[in-house]
Amino acid sequence: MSYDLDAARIAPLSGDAFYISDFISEDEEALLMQKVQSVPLPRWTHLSHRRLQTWPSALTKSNTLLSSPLPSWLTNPIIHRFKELGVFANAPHTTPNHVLVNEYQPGQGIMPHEDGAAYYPLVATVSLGAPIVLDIYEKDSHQLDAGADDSHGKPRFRILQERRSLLVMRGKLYTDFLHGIAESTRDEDLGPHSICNWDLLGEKAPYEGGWVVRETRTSLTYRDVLKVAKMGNTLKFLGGAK
Ligand SMILES: O=C(O)CCC(=O)C(=O)O
Ligand SMILES: [Fe+2]
Repeated sequence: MSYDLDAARIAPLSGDAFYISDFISEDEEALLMQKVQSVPLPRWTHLSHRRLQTWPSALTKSNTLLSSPLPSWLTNPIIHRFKELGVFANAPHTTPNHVLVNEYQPGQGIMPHEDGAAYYPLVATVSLGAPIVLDIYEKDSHQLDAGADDSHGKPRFRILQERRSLLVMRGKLYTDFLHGIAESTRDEDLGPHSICNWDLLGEKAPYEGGWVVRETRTSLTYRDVLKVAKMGNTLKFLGGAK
């Protein structure tokens, strides 16, 4: 990874996570939010605790992406900036080919999970609209601590993602840990003792009281899907031409 990204290392996460505040400008954020909101309603998948857009399309059952360009609003300026920083330089396609857009209302979240083997083990997340805390759990301790009531153990790390920031997670953090977002209306117990990227925050003042109220937060999560079928092969997938 390039020098600039090295300066953004989240030290306690030993080279597997990077955080850059102010990765996009306020104007860029506003434009992205407008684009997210202006897609036709059927583009959204409604889940019980968030809603989601999948670009350019959902993977097939065999975790294959049917090759298709990402829309330009997801490419420019974000993927151009990834290239400057070398974010996906070591990924097989050297650039992301898939983006999930997640929207969380206050009280919504995502259960601890791993993103899995369909992707090269690197995810780059741009946050829009409001801050949120991402909790990181060790896989094993999570299993040990999880009770029959489906509760989760204490997070091993907590990352505060400001609006307009970039978070990159890769390597062991991707493969050996789970990540999730609490279904909460406030993020609490904030401070240098609990937030592992505290020193890298663009602005600490809003969190120095120790908590922040949730507002609607949108994430753009960029990944490289390993298996890609070129359009020439698409008919085979659809059960058409031999
Ligand atoms: O919204 C986020 O930052 C996390 C989303 C996530 O974990 C996922 O889409 O797999
Ligand atoms: Fe995830």
